[in-house]
Amino acid sequence: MTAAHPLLEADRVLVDYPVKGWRRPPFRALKGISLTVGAGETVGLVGESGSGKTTLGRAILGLAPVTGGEIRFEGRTISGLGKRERRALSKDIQVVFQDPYTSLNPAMSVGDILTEPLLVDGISRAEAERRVRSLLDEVHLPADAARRLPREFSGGQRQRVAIARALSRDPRLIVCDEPVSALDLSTQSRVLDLLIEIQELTGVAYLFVTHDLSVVRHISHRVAVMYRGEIVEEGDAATVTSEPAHPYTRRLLLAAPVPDPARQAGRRAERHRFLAAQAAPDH
Ligand SMILES: Nc1ncnc2c1ncn2[C@@H]1O[C@H](COP(=O)(O)OP(=O)(O)OP(=O)(O)O)[C@@H](O)[C@H]1O
Repeated sequence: MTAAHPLLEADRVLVDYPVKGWRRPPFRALKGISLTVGAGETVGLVGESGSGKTTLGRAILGLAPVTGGEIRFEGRTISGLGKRERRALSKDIQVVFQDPYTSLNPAMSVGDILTEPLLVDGISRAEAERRVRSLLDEVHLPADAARRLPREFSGGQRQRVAIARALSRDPRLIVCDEPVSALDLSTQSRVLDLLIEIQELTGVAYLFVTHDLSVVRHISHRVAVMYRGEIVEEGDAATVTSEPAHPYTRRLLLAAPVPDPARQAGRRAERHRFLAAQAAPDH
């Protein structure tokens, strides 16, 4: 059975930021965005700086003011939730930020960083420690990483810790906000491959925010292109990134490096098979 609702639906979402100054009108950062993310799917959100990508991610996380339209998760409206309901939702919707240097508490060991959300859920310490070992294994970090502090790791390793933390409560959706932009190119592709591997294992969905079309092409099933607070083009990742319809997407594409097409085609075919399997009838 295909799910009755997409995992996530943004429905004509408006976000207005207040502007300081007497009688100055608010700044409309999102101008009626509609977008869906299915279970197990990766939707790349691409656009230049200031187009509103982060604002949409933040609106989904309840961190930006949704002033019109609504956001639904599994059919339930989640824009405008109170603090307590939002906290409960954080089990299902997690985030990985751009900067692995500031997103982890420098005073806490990696083990504590990963254990904390589990203890909040009421899981016993022994069970949480078992879960931490399996999370470290999932992100290909050694078990002794649990005893070390974030500063003892490279940028790529820290981002693996941030991914493990996001995964710790088995979320259905992770908002990835430029998670590889601070990393060098070879580390970027290893972290992207890790995210793909995790999705294949767990069926988690990603809303993947980036300004980089080559990154989005590597990881996404579908791509939405944002320009000045609107989605100007949306479709299958292969089509949008190789035959863009909108002049703005063509401009973005011209600025992106060309990847290995054979590898990309293989990856895409593999991922579409996975999605088709996800949509197969339940028993
Ligand atoms: N808290 C805020 N208050 C007022 N304006 C904001 C706020 N956050 C973002 N904006 C404005 O909203 C617009 C969209 O910003 P946003 O950060 O969502 O864009 P982006 O596409 O993610 O850009 P970047 O890639 O640089 O992060 C920009 O014009 C920005 O200046």
